[in-house]
Amino acid sequence: MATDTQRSNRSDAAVLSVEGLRKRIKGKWIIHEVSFDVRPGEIFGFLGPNGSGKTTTIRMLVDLIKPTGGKVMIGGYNVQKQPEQALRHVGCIVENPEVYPYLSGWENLDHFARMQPGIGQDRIQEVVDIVGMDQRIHDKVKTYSLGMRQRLGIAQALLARPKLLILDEPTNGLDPKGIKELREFVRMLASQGMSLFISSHLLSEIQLMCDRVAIINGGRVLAVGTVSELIDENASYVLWQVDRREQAVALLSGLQEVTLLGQGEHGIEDAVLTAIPDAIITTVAPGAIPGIVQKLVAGGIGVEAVQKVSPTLEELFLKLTEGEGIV
Ligand SMILES: Nc1ncnc2c1ncn2[C@@H]1O[C@H](COP(=O)(O)OP(=O)(O)OP(=O)(O)O)[C@@H](O)[C@H]1O
Repeated sequence: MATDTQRSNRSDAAVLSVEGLRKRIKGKWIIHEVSFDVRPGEIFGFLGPNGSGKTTTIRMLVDLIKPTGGKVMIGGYNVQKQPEQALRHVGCIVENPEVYPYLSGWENLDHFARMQPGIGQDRIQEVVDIVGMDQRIHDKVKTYSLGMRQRLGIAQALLARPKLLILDEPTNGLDPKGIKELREFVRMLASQGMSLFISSHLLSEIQLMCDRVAIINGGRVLAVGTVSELIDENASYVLWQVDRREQAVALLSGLQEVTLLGQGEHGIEDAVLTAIPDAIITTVAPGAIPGIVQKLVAGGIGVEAVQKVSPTLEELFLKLTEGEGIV
């Protein structure tokens, strides 16, 4: 258990710290007590289905709308009380970035650079290099693919050297190649010490990209942690292959540390089940497998295979967002 001192040290070190954030719109609570921290150099995924409250939360993070309650701190400044200081080091792309299609990419960047003090042509060239657009930057934006427009948006957000970059659904509309490029690019930015906050409803992509994730649904954060922490915390299934199936089922059903599962009560893929035909599927209390094997053997049952199957993030997400076993 973290002590209060450890907890407060952690949130002091956080680039973005969200505490008890709430929002009521037209008498209806949209966001309930949302809390999480994003640390320096971390890629943080904000995952939830459509309508779960991601965009509303992001809007409060960057002072586009006011929270009904709670607090957002960025770089040690309170976003609601000191927005200018807090948002000085934040780049954010919510929805489609505003660009002028009849200007070139460079002219667009130049236009935005002029609105911010201390950003010269050298910095424009740097961000163009970072997003890998050197070849096309002098072409008109209307000739760009969606992926290139997004990169231009990111280049624009990077102009002021943000410590935190917030991207709302950046993979929307990208093809698999574009998604892979975005992933590599996001990792490269994080390796240089930038923190990234990325919202998405596409889990498999985020699983490959993020150091930690928060899962949000119905305006509530249901879980926060590394992908492996979340998967470990949530019971794995165990598949048992034995020589005397009926006796084994009878024995297992009498054990407190075991829950037998029937068809449709687990999310195990058919491919896994085919690998162990006639498997008995259970959940098992942590650390209980060796003792159970001994009991089976003592009962005269031969254990041919025991396989632990952990949920993927996708399965975990479905389990959490369907309201079973909120952690
Ligand atoms: N101005 C508003 N008035 C009424 N309801 C709103 C308003 N803004 C958001 N909502 C509702 O709040 C909920 C969360 O919306 P939000 O846009 O934050 O979700 P999201 O997770 O970003 O989803 P999506 O990926 O579909 O944009 C939705 O049910 C939405 O209908």
